[in-house]
Parts: sequence; structure tokens; C-alpha cells
Amino acid sequence: MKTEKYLFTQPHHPPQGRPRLAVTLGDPAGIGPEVVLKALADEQITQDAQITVIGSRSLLQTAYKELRHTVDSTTPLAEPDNLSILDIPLDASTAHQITLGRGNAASGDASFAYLKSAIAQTLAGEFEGIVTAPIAKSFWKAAGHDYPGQTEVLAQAAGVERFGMLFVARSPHTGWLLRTLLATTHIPLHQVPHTLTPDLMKTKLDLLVEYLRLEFGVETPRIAISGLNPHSGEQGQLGREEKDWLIPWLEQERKQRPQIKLDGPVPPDTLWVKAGQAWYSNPAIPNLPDAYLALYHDQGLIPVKLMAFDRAINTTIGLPFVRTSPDHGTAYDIAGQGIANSTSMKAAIQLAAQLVRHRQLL
Ligand SMILES: NC(=O)C1=CN([C@@H]2O[C@H](COP(=O)(O)OP(=O)(O)OC[C@H]3O[C@@H](n4cnc5c(N)ncnc54)[C@H](O)[C@@H]3O)[C@@H](O)[C@H]2O)C=CC1
Ligand SMILES: NCC(=O)COP(=O)(O)O
Repeated sequence: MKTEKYLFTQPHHPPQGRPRLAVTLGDPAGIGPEVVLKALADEQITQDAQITVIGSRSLLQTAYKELRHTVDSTTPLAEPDNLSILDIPLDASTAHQITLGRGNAASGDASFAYLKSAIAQTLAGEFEGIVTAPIAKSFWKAAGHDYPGQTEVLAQAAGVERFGMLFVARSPHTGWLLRTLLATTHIPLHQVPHTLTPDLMKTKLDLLVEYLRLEFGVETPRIAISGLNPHSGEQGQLGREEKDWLIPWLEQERKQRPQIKLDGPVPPDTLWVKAGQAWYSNPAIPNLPDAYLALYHDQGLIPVKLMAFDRAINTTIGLPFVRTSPDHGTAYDIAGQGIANSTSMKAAIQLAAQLVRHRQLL
């Protein structure tokens, strides 16, 4: 199925008032409920959008009571009774199996149900965007839901085959926007070289170019594309992918898109050097890319998380509705301790509201 007609189109219902967002609780054994309660205590966030939490009301009430004893008394927490909640109750046996800090099939199943409900309601026009709290893929699998991640469930339910996992973060030091699209995502490393093809790269580049133009108004972007091998293959001596197809593909793209500046394949070890300078001190570096296209998960996410772990946002591009998520995972090691940082969740809600408003203007 083609995605073009769905990309960046209006939701089913004509938009009215503040963006209508569903916020899922994620894995109830992780920090999802905590970062949701912390984020929704911030008036700047709740004034920006009409938010409905999707998950178990009783679980959220318990999380609130426990956190109230754990966190510093000055830490704001939203009171569940003041929130709009689409209750997905846990049956008694599932509730009994959920233990903070220890994900399992029960917590995986609950987090899958929250996502499915958010998607169904959004496709029915109730929401214009979904913000997902983190889930654990392994516990989805343990519960019989075999997907690489939430991204693929969203894409499948929306009926799109062309979609991408993009990370966006604004530097608190310079205001510069770091944007990184991953060409491949949740696959084993040994599958990366065979999965990467000129067709896949073209699809991801198309999505990125379109997203930059429609969502950020960047008409003539500079995009930096990573190499795969050390030194981008060193003329074939350290790996042949660049020489065999990545360089020829890029040369062809340059001819076909003369208005876009495509750098690369840039040796992966130096690709993000300018990004680091722009992030921490100088966003006026000559030839600074507007976006990065990384070839695999950790190639893109190590620099993103090194610079922006507390604030980067994962957004799925190519869907007929908005989807954002914090960049972090379930953090079982700190669940229930009250120390989870909610900045990335707040940023995810703010970006979702901004993207919905932007679509309303199209
Ligand atoms: N969007 C999603 O649903 C994502 C889900 N995951 C899932 O999360 C699970 C755990 O993954 P990990 O690799 O351990 O990554 P993680 O992000 O859960 O944790 C990595 C480290 O960062 C800390 N951390 C994470 N979020 C934090 C926060 N908000 N405040 C303070 N510290 C925080 C954790 O305590 C841990 O030390 C995996 O099963 C993975 O599938 C991972 C990334 C994204
Ligand atoms: N590392 C990013 C990540 O795990 C996001 O996965 P998804 O659940 O948003 O597909």
C-alpha cells in the first residue's frame, strides 16, 4: 500500500481546539507510569494539549500513592483523579503478576493492550496523536506479541509500508535541532549489511526529505549519510558496501535531487563531530547537516543518547497520525525509586502537540 496519500494528511475528524493526544502507560513494571505522572503535573504540558492517558486506572492510582512516599515532597506528580483516563483494567491475576522493576509476560501483555487501544481510538478519530511510554520487546514476545517494537505495530495498524524511526532533540545549550533517521532499526547486527539496499536507502531518504520540508520547512536540506565500515570502507580494503553500492547510489541521488545536499558516505567515526560542536557550543558551523541518516540502530543512537538522552524524542514518520515517544526504555533498574527523569516524556508530548497543530494548518 502506498504511504504518500497518508503522509501528513488531516485526521478523520476536523481538528478543533487543542491537539487531542493519547498517552500510553507503557510497561507497568517500568518507569512509564512515573514519567507520565511527572510529565502531566507540568501545566505547560497539559495546557498545550487535551491528554487522555491509556492504561489501568487502578495501576496509576497505586503508582501515584507509592511515588508520593518515594519522591521528594516538592516533586510535582499529577493526581490520577484529575486526569482523563481511558481505563484498560487489569484482571486480578494479571495485576497480581505485575511487580515494579521486573517485566514479564503479564506486564508485556498489558503494555501491548494499551498501545492497541490507543491506535484503535486514533484510527477512529478520537485522537490526533499518540505518545507512547516505553515497552520491552522481549516481554511482548513472552506474551505472544512478536513485533520488533511499537513502531511496527503502529505502521501495520495504519496500513503503511514506508515509515521511519526518527530521533529529534533540541539542544538546551544552543537551540540546535539534532535529527537522526535510522535506515534499519531492531534487527541483529549481522543482518544489517544484507538488509541495507539502495531501495531501502531511497525510501528512508524520501521520508526524511519530505518530513524536513513539511514539518520543519527545510526545503533544501543538507543530509549527512553514514558509511557502514570503518573509514567508509577505505576504498574497499575495510569493507565493500560503500564501493559496491552506497557510493554509486549516492551519486545517482545527487543527480536526481540537485537541490538537496547529500554528504557521504561519511566515515561513521567522524560523522557526528559537527553535531557535537553544534549541540554544545556553535550551531553556525559551515555545512552543518540538517539531518543525519544512520545505517543501523546503535550507529545513530549512540551519538543521540550521548548528547541528548534526557530529552531526545523518537517519532515515527510516514504514519497518517502523529506518534512520538521518549528515547529511553523501561529502566526496570530504577522503577519505583522516584528518580526517573521525565524531560524526554515531556518533550515527546510537546512535539506531538506541535506536530498535530502543524498538520491542522496544512
Ligand atoms: N520506546 C520504547 O518503547 C523503548 C523501549 N526500550 C526497552 O526498554 C528495555 C530496557 O532497555 P535498556 O537498554 O536498559 O534502556 P533504558 O533506557 O531502559 O535504560 C538505560 C539506562 O538509562 C537509565 N534511564 C532510562 N530512562 C531513564 C529516565 N527517564 N530517567 C533516569 N534514568 C533513566 C536506566 O536506569 C538505565 O540505567 C528493553 O527491553 C527495550 O526493549 C528501549 C528503548 C526505547
Ligand atoms: N531504541 C528505540 C526503540 O526501542 C523504540 O522502539 P519503538 O517501540 O518505538 O518501536
